Amino acid sequence: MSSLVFSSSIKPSTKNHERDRPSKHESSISAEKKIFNRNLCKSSPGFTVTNIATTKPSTVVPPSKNDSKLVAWTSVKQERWQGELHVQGQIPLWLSGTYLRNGPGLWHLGDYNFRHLFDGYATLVRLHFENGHLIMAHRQIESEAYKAARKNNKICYREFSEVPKPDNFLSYIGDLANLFSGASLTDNANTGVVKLGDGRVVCLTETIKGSIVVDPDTLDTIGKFEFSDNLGGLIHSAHPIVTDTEFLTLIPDLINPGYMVVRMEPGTNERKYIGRVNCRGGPSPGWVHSFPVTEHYVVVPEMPLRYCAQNLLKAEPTPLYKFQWHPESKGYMHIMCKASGKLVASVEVPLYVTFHFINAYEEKDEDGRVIAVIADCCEHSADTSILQKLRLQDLRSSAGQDVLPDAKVGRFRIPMDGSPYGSLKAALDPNEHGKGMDMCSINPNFLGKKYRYAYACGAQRPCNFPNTITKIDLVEKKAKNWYDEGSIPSEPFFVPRPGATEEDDGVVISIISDKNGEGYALLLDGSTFEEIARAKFPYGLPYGLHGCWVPKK
Ligand SMILES: CC(=O)/C=C/C=C(C)/C=C/C1=C(C)CCCC1(C)C
Ligand SMILES: CC(/C=C/C=O)=C\C=C\C=O
Ligand SMILES: [Fe+2]
Repeated sequence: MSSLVFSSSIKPSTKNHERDRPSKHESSISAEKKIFNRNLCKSSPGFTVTNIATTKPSTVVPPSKNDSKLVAWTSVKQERWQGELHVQGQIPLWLSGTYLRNGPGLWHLGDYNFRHLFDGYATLVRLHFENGHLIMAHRQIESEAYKAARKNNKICYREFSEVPKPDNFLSYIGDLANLFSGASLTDNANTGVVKLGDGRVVCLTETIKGSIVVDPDTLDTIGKFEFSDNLGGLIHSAHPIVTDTEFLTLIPDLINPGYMVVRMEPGTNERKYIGRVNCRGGPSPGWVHSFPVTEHYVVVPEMPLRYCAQNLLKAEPTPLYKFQWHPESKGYMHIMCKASGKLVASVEVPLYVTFHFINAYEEKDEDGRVIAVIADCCEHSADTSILQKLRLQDLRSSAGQDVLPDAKVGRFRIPMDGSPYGSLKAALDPNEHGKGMDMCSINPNFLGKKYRYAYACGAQRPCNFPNTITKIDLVEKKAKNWYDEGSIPSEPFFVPRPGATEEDDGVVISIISDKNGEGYALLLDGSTFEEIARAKFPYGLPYGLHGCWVPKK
């Protein structure tokens, strides 16, 4: 039982995990197990995981033909687990290090069920690769929001869509004050995880206070990542650009609509101001879940889906949560010089909706002058309904129905000659990837540079959520798709082979939830896109969002 441990007060719903326990190899990983077991001796949480799949839908939905046991949209079964997995196929020996994936994996408190995918308390998954072996672990991140929710059996902070119920009017007034000071905002770091240039590993969400340092070996929550500067702000992009030499992010200004562009050096906690972009339209800045960079520029998107102060104050979720769609305000793309902080281009572009930018690069003329910036994103047809499609009840009840709105690889071309307009076009025929597109990654060595390949989730219809792993070739304008009926793969994450000269020489890691309720880690060859290995988990895990790679020290 050494590699399969239940924490004392979280009750697994069945004993099947024991039956499914993977075979163990006593190997170089025993030291890891010791560390893990030592940590288990610490205090354990005082709440019980109940089955949320029994809740009745609040809206009438057509009966689904689907008899799937998929667990992607149900809470993680237990607080934590660690063990070595049995590997089918061959993990390349060069793949040495740790893949971490973060996501909102716990969507209920006692009898109370969260409604939106983005509300769940953060679940961190670890895949440690060494000498062809694979150790998996998962663990909840101990944010203040999570600890308070466990202690009080109710939500205590403002999550993506949920707001704590005011006990009475006076406490509500207090709550408003807390909203403006940021005290009532969540620190539930459930969106992504990054490795800073100095080696620290930080879990992130969109609230600045939700930046939490974790130990990539034990998954221990170490503590808050405190920014030591006076730049302020309550929210930032969920996807900073992180390299070995810098951390770049955008801080939206909700009072004087605009964005501050900031940079932090490895080894420091101090963000330094690079420049500011003022919004050109709307009452507030557009949502900046992510943004891209080129070698010399920061691309600042101003999406017509904008933060909304009134919706922030509402106790019940609105159709667009904390946002509002302002087509009359138009959409823009701004280009800032990273070295000087100067705005070098600002263009109106067609309306767009995106969570994730894929990459960007500079287009040059024959004399080497930059004539345009190309920025690619997963674009949801300027249709905000994608946010509603990520409601848990919809995800659970509409599996197998063709309700996923169309998406494409949206390619912006932002001219640098002072023209007022930029263009947005599909980079390849969206039918190549079933008109579904999100959760992208690239070879990190091509960040900000002209690139050819992107990895993402596409669609094999009918479906209600992206269900393929797709390799996009932006030169041939073709896609290769991995698909397993009824399965939901998480973001394909590309790890380049050390010393590789080809852009797609590496592996793609994804975590799959299958229709039998099981789950496994999947490795595809980046070049052929053939499966090279898979390793089954003791039980399926909830869907997760974004990951990072921590190479072996
Ligand atoms: C999981 C994911 O992709 C996004 C999470 C976003 C969150 C938690 C956003 C939280 C927010 C608040 C709690 C109040 C302020 C606005 C906003 C940043 C949307
Ligand atoms: C999972 C997702 C969109 C899927 C739709 O096609 C978006 C996730 C956003 C946050 O990271
Ligand atoms: Fe994201």
